[in-house]
Amino acid sequence: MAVESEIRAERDYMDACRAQLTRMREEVRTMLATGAGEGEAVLDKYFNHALRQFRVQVLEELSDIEGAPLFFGRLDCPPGDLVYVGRRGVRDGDGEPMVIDWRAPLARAFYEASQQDPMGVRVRRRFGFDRHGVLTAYEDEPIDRQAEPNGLLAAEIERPREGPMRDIVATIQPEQMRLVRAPLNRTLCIQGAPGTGKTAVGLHRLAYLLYTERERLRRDGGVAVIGPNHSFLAYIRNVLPALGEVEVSQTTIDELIGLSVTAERTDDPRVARIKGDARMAQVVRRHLWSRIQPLGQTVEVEYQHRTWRLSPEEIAEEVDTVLSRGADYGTGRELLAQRLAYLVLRQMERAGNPTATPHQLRRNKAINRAVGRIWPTADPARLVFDLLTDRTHLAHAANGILSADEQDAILQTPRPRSVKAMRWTSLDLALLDEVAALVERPRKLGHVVVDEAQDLSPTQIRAIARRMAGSGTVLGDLAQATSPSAVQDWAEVLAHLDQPDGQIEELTHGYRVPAQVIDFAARLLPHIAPGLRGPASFRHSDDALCITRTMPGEKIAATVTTCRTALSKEGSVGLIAADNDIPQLHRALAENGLKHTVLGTGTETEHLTLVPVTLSKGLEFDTVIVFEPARISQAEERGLQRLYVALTRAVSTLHVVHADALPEPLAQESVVTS
Ligand SMILES: Nc1ncnc2c1ncn2[C@@H]1O[C@H](COP(=O)(O)OP(=O)(O)OP(=O)(O)O)[C@@H](O)[C@H]1O
Repeated sequence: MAVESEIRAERDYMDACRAQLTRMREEVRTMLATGAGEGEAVLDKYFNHALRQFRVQVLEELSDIEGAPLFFGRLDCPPGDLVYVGRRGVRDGDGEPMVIDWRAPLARAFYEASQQDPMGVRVRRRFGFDRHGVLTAYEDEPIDRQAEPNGLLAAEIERPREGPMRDIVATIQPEQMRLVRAPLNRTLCIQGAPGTGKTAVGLHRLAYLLYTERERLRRDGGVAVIGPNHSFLAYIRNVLPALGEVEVSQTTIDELIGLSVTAERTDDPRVARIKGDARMAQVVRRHLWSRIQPLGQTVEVEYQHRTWRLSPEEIAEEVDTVLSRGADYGTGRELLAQRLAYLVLRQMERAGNPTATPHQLRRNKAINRAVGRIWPTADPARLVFDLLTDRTHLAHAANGILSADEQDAILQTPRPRSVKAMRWTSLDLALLDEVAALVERPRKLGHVVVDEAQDLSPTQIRAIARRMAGSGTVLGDLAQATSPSAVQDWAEVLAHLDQPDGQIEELTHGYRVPAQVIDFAARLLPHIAPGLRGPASFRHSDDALCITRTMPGEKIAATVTTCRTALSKEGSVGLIAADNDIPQLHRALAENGLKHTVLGTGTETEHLTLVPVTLSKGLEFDTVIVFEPARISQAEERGLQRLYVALTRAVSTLHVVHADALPEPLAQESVVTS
């Protein structure tokens, strides 16, 4: 049959492309092994090193990702050109393109050609694949006609979910592609309801920017993705490598800024609101600079049996000069030491006896001792420790900035015995970073993608801003903000990022959650984010939502049964519960022989994952079972927001199991109960 022979021909072409990719890889490998193209002279060694590094990276980029087809689309462009579009470019032995990279200018037509603007395309072909990546179908779309609903897109969206996140290059939608391809020089804040593809867009945007602006981004310090926790980072870790991008650092905010300390506890909500507030930056700054003290005595510098004297007035004048320059704390300190050395040198010159060099005097003990007392070295941990645990220090630094009540709230009592004994919070780390950056500017990044940014405090956003050499892509959903110290809106985020030209965009179509489930979860929106609406869902099915009310003594058994039933079907299963309920559910699942992974405790290998609700952000499972919504909503100040996150993780089905009454907005009228 024509279709079958066509599919066979396309598979053959795929095989030919794979063979060429293997050849390309082998060529680079051989060049690496033989050092082809490398010079021999010593002077060439930096060039050789750079060339080798480059080749190693190309080799990684050319690696074949198992199960990821080399192309997913084809453009039929008259008079007779066929252009295949894939995850990376493949060339034949003569250097002719066999597949073009989805980010290449020519590939734009694959996403954008329409009846109104055919862009030289006659037919767009999309390919379908089985779960092993074997080409099994295609769908042709003549561009000169009104677009029909896209069956392969629907199939991709409906696909039962399993394992980590995958790339969406084959089916990126126009509203998403516009953001992926937005120019590098402008920061984007992308608001979007759950499942609208924010994470997907952020990652694909990074891959796109690396393709179009790789050298500039590298020169500016590279790129990074910042996510909320390691479970989330593990979930997205395969997307960029599958797109050939292996050089992207993926990190949490704590890792990005947490010098030598880690966060071991969380602040209570009132404390968090104050500590995360941008006013704390002023408090920290004042605390640091207040350490600069006049010396009040003459400094005697001995050099080769003679003594040179610097009066307190002369020294004070030098301190004022340095302060007026507005240098960093650390630079200022060095500058002061140099200026004191010059003062001595000038005295020597006046005495006609300049026996020392500026460098020698700079290292003089008396000068160093004096600088140490006037302008002490700053250890960020020590400084923030003093600020948060010593009432006098805090009062001095926060006077006129924080009220007495606010100072009381953040003062840590009893005072830990030492800096080492201090148990830091994430928000403390941002304060440490504030100090560290005043001493020495941190390393910059060419572009950052910040996911789940709705939870960041102003101080954390400032920490990111300090590392941005250029622009960023900020993703989030204000309705999912669970952190008490979080910013209020995207305009505030742009202000703290110091990106006044940044643009706020919105994604409105949902690709994850079925309409029935999103409608149920959206009942919470008037209570948690009155200005926001749920997405228009692409997914519809009548039995996507199931609510089971049980007697209190039966809810665990009912949950186990629901898990067992869900496991008999295709796709991943996530059982989401309040963090405090995880141990009892873990025991119950184990006692009933249901193999599962507890999220956050190791590698996720089982079909069933038991998810502490505080780790559920950004994740998705084919079937989600939410255990006792009321216990989730009551566990924290923004418990309803947390519940909204939990209810919007499902791709096919959401089961709610409860014995306690549902939180009021969900209880309004019964939905589907069993
Ligand atoms: N154009 C698309 N084609 C196919 N699948 C898509 C598309 N856009 C998004 N998806 C899929 O929809 C799901 C949700 O995407 P993603 O996680 O990026 O959403 P999100 O807006 O970040 O959600 P959340 O707010 O819950 O973190 C993912 O499985 C993603 O692969």
